[in-house]
Amino acid sequence: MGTTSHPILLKKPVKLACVQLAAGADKAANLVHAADKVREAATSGARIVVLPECFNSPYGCDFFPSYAETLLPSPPPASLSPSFHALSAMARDNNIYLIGGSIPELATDADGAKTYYNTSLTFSPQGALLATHRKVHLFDISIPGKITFRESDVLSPGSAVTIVDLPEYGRVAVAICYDIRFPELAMIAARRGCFALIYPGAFNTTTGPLHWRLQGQARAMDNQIYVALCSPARDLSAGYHAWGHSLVVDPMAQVLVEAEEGETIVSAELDGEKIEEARKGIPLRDQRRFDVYPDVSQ
Ligand SMILES: NC(=O)CCC(=O)C(=O)O
Repeated sequence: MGTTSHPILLKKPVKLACVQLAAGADKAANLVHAADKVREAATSGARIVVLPECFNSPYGCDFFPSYAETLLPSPPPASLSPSFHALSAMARDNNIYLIGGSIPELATDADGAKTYYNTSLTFSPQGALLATHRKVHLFDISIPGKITFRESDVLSPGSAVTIVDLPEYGRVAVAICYDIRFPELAMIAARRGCFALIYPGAFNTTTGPLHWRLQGQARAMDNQIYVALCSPARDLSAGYHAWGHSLVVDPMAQVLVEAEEGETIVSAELDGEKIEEARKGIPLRDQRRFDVYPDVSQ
């Protein structure tokens, strides 16, 4: 089986930073603090900066409605979404692409019925909204004696794979936390030419040690592209204890950098040559047998 030539996925090297943010109950204070940390990441040379899942609130079903913001029509007035405007300013002021973690979103239909989503916004260096991802797979699990969580008690799922074009660099996919457990979504994004899979997330202290890094490495290994996972810092006074351990994995599934549990920024240089090298050495794309498994060929 011969090898085919493939397009360059990452046009030039870029530094990506994950801000493992400490957030409390005060949304306005969280936004100011996030802006400080994003500036710190940008000052260190990062041009793609990632914030965690639910970066401006505590994480938990009880908090989603009270912290939710209205994002549509876009751009929403600042009174309906202070986070939208804060994120846009962070991106513009620092001349970066900002994967704005996620926030709870409120959508109200014409009859006044309310729907909540867990939503990630990505902004350009000019502060323009590039993409919106509503978490597709809701975090509903029950591990007796350890953790029960049911996002679906409050949230509704999104229904789209989100691929964002960052014109200077190439494409990335954005998905949220539990979405990483579904390799189909990652594979579709990789097949559509993404150079990185970016997951704002908030794993917990039960599943985090078992699966967080493993999932990151698995998605990188399967797809031979970069993976970034960005968690909130752990807060033992909160009801939900985030795992932390934000990390970046390379296309050979090596962990380039990994945080501990406290507030910090981790960053890594992404290089398109590394993708090409991994794919040349192990040419999965040319060896795939969709004739044998056509039902996963989308
Ligand atoms: N916020 C989440 O989706 C948590 C996912 C998680 O902890 C897992 O084990 O999966």
